[in-house]
Amino acid sequence: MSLLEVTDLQVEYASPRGAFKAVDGVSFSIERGEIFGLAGESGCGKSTTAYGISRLLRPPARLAGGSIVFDGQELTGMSEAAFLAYRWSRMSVVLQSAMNNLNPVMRIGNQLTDVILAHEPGTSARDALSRAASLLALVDLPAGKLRSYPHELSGGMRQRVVIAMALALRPDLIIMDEPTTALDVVTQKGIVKRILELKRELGFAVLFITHDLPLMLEICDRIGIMYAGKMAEVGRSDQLLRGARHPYTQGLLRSFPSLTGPKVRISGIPGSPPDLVAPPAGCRFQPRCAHAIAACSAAQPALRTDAGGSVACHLYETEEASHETVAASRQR
Ligand SMILES: Nc1ncnc2c1ncn2[C@@H]1O[C@H](COP(=O)(O)OP(=O)(O)OP(=O)(O)O)[C@@H](O)[C@H]1O
Repeated sequence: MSLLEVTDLQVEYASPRGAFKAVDGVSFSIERGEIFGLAGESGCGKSTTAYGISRLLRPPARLAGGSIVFDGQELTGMSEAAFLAYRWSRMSVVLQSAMNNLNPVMRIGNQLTDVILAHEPGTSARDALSRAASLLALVDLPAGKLRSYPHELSGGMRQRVVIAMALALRPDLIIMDEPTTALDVVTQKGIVKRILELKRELGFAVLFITHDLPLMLEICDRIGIMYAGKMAEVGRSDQLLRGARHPYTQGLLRSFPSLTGPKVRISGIPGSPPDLVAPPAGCRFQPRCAHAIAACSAAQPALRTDAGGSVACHLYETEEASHETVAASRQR
């Protein structure tokens, strides 16, 4: 059994132009100790998926369907009170803006001990403080920072505090949505390196969202590629690097320069994602796809799984077609 099994997740936003599904039938799973990435252009529904899983959706968003099973337990029908037992202790969240959400008038130490005491009320104040100091050490911050207020720390330090907080109750899954994006490149690298070391030490799984596809390919075990609210492809990072199958994934990969490979022209993907209030018929990527065939505007492709991963593309609906298209994509 996977740690997290998301099946046919649907999240709808109300808008003046009508309701639309920002996440429309998304399915994937995360294994224990795995780093699973979600990638795709801005607005494809990555954050909405993360918010749906961690129950952070607020109006105008609403969970419109699907199932989220965490460690064998269905979360969607669970009461808010019951879910509180999961938040922080089983599943925690680090958002891009989290470092700005620390309470500005509370010392870092008190904010960390609050998390511990709220979930483990039997803990003495002294033990909680000593655990808070160990948590800061995990993210390479000295215990002296327990007495600091958030404004006395740099952005990178504050984001480390947020990561320490997310680790406080040793969750099985940490959802990280652009955890380092607001920071400079050197600080980003340091924090990502520490997250990877901690993951190896503590064994938690990560749902990782970033726009930095090269970083994602480097650190994630598997990646789900989303397009216009749907899952286009899911595969192991090495499989996607060697031979991504969905034309959208291929386009995304061509949109980033390689630091080590030969010089190639960065071509990107012509056009832009569709209006989700009135998406195109059939495959949502079809208007931008250079390989579209008649079936693509007729019906939405289902996400099919085989040894190479999962792909939702009519080009791969027969065994034969899949071999031909993979071969063609490798030659390009
Ligand atoms: N509060 C909101 N109200 C209405 N629509 C929203 C809201 N938040 C997001 N959306 C819409 O939902 C869709 C998915 O947005 P989401 O933020 O999940 O995408 P994303 O892939 O995480 O994008 P980014 O990479 O820019 O963070 C987009 O069309 C977005 O405009």
